[in-house]
Amino acid sequence: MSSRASKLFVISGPSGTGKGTLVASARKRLPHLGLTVSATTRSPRTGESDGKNYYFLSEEEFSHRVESGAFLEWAYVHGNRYGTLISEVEAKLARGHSLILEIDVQGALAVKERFPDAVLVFIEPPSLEVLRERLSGRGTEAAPELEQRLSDAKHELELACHYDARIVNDDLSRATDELVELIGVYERQ
Ligand SMILES: Nc1nc2c(ncn2[C@@H]2O[C@H](COP(=O)(O)OP(=O)(O)O)[C@@H](O)[C@H]2O)c(=O)[nH]1
Ligand SMILES: Nc1ncnc2c1ncn2[C@@H]1O[C@H](COP(=O)(O)OP(=O)(O)O)[C@@H](O)[C@H]1O
Repeated sequence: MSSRASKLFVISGPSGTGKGTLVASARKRLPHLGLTVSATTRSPRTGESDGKNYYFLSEEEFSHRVESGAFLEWAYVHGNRYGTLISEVEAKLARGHSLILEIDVQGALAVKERFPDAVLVFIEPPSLEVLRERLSGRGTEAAPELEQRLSDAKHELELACHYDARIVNDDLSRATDELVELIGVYERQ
């Protein structure tokens, strides 16, 4: 029998650093890991669907949920609002499995305050040049949004010192090994 504790893992990093890709790759090897679906006011990208990638809300709907106390945390990121719903975390933690929250640095610090045992993992790009290539290669943002995300990245990278662990997403398979190993170590503690 494995003795695995359920833990909260918070994954952050600049836009385009590969958080989504890396988390999906790690979850193939750790299928017990849950993933919360956040709410956001940004528009869906091609291929994204409501309730799967995000709960896509209007400004009014988002404000209503803020007022009704539905969020564990929420923040403005790259000019839009994003938030973690308490209902998502509670329902998924109740299953007794570890959970990944892919949220920004403001959200990560708020979660750590509420759950001091949460493990904060920061995903770094190999360089700002590679970050630009990945973000433009993804092709999901128009030029002004892309520049805003790259400019925000510099500030986000300065906050990596607040995290429990940092992983450079250079080679995907190597970075996946590192993330899988790290999750295993914390789950065995
Ligand atoms: N605080 C907070 N940040 C979030 C949440 N959901 C997503 N984010 C962050 O919002 C930022 C933008 O996410 P997204 O628009 O999907 O773009 P991407 O990071 O380029 O894939 C990322 O840093 C996410 O980690 C949330 O629930 N709360
Ligand atoms: N290790 C990697 N090497 C090369 N390209 C990568 C790597 N990780 C992710 N990518 C690519 O970079 C782009 C951004 O990745 P994504 O997971 O969307 O980033 P994020 O979720 O951090 O915004 C995608 O096109 C993805 O395929």
